[in-house]
Amino acid sequence: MVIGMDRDTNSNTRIAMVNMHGAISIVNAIPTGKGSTLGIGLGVNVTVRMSSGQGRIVSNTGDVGFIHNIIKRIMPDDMLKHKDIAIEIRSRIPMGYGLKSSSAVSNAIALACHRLVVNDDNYGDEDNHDDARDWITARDLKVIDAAVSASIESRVSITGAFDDACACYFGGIFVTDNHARRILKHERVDENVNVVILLPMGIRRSDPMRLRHPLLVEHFNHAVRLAEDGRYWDAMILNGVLVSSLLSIPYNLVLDALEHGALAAGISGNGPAVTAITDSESKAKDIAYVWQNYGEVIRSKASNEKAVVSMVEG
Ligand SMILES: Nc1ncnc2c1ncn2[C@@H]1O[C@H](COP(=O)(O)OP(=O)(O)OP(=O)(O)O)[C@@H](O)[C@H]1O
Ligand SMILES: O=C(O)C1=C[C@@H](O)[C@@H](O)[C@H](O)C1
Repeated sequence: MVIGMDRDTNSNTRIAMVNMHGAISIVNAIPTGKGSTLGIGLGVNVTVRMSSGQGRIVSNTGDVGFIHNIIKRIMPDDMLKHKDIAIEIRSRIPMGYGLKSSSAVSNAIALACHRLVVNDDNYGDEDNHDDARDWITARDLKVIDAAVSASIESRVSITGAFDDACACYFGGIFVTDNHARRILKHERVDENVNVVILLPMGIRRSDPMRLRHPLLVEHFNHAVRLAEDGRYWDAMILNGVLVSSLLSIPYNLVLDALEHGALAAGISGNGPAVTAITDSESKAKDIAYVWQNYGEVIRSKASNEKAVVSMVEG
């Protein structure tokens, strides 16, 4: 429920809705500034309603400071002060597990607000071409930039997590330089790839700055090079060994998946989610079966789907 604002009684109300997918890590960017990610099917749906008002921003969930920070980067001040904004977030991505929930939500809020600000019926027409999924427009990057800058300023991320934001927004596989906000590589992924995710019970998140241990930075650099060479699964395995040792996430969980035939397995983001990749439905089932002893298991697929924004009738 949206608290504090009437719904749709105002004929000036305009509503934008966004579907944005989530992602998992191939290589964590915190140690080196460069990261790699893979888009998955699990996603979020965000609705933003804009009506005449006095600059109030309300949301059914989440941190209003962070949300406000995103919106102010998209909406000009003189527009915002005459509007009320109500945000409704519905997410299938578990929060606080390293599964890019914050990137998916912040991208989605930024995109919905941008759609409302631009107010152009032809908005996003370039996405309707056959090869549109491979298109990355200046508009897309502007939206991502707002979400990434807000996430640094609000201390939701350390590097801005541009790698996470790109995979959520565009789908497919990315290798990025987060500090330069530069895409180093983008490739479509085979959508038959199964992604198995474990949310392990009883494991707390450690300080992600531990990932910057000087003795292991060169090994993270090597993982980035593997990803840049297209050896994504090797990169993911190496990242998993490094992240699990630095953040004290039991490696036996990762090993279980590899022993049951995963092409790759590792830790997503700053954990504690453990992820496994396989091209076989039956191996995905085997991995899910062993992992259910350790916590909740979620099954998904790799995704190349770009975010979609649409205007909704009030
Ligand atoms: N579903 C959500 N609804 C509202 N706000 C969210 C949601 N998910 C994330 N956020 C915002 O992002 C912040 C960080 O979320 P979280 O720790 O889940 O990040 P994450 O994306 O899972 O982590 P990682 O960056 O390691 O992948 C939250 O404190 C909240 O402000
Ligand atoms: O806070 C950050 O900058 C990051 C957090 C994790 O999601 C990482 O996976 C990502 O590469 C960078």
